[in-house]
Amino acid sequence: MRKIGIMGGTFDPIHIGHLLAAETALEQGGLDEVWFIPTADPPLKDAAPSTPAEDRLAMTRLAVEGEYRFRALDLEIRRGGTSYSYDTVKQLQAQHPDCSFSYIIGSDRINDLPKWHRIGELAAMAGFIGLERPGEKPMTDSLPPYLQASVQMARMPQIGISSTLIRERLLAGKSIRYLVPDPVCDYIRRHGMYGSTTHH
Ligand SMILES: Nc1ncnc2c1ncn2[C@@H]1O[C@H](COP(=O)(O)OP(=O)(O)OP(=O)(O)O)[C@@H](O)[C@H]1O
Ligand SMILES: O=C(O)c1ccc[n+]([C@@H]2O[C@H](COP(=O)([O-])O)[C@@H](O)[C@H]2O)c1
Repeated sequence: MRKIGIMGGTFDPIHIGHLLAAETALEQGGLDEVWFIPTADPPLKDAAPSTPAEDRLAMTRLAVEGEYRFRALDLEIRRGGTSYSYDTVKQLQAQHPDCSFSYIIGSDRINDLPKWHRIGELAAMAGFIGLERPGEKPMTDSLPPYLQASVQMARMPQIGISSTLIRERLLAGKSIRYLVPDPVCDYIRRHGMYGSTTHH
């Protein structure tokens, strides 16, 4: 069995917090690969992403290029609609019977787990690897026991970066250098995304 980590996210845009979370999960979860899957519509976010899926996918591809254990998949974007992780794992299991899957999630998402679609069935199909985010203490203790058992916490240097912060910095004309990989930074500037200008 190959062990695959699923790094799901809106990735609007992808940043180094996502990449370090994936690297940490790879190392501490003993994974063979991490597959990055940008969502179509994220299930628990208030609004659909304002950035077109093609751009979020393109930036995700740029972020993982050069790391042979990382891949970007367009499966949720192709499926369209609300991107339930249950549907994604079902689809991946059918396509890759030689692989086992773990979901990589930040602590903000761990606290939300009981609200996920068909969470009981999802937890029976895939484990979760959790990463702590600053200011977001994972409350694994308050999860139902079957979920506590399926979340494995990994330790990474905490990174106080979010996609929201990147978007806010761009809108304010501030630098995002070193917060996102250089090719992603170039893509954002080239396409004038998030209100950015072309100068660095
Ligand atoms: N800095 C970080 N450290 C650890 N995990 C993170 C970090 N940023 C995001 N994640 C995790 O990555 C996954 C995808 O996150 P998402 O694409 O929603 O990014 P975000 O930065 O939280 O976005 P936004 O600010 O737009 O809500 C989630 O499981 C989230 O918890
Ligand atoms: O399946 C669900 O109900 C569900 C609820 C919330 C989040 N998720 C997944 O968790 C990942 C991170 O979500 P988000 O909102 O932080 O981008 C992404 O892959 C979502 O599809 C999944």
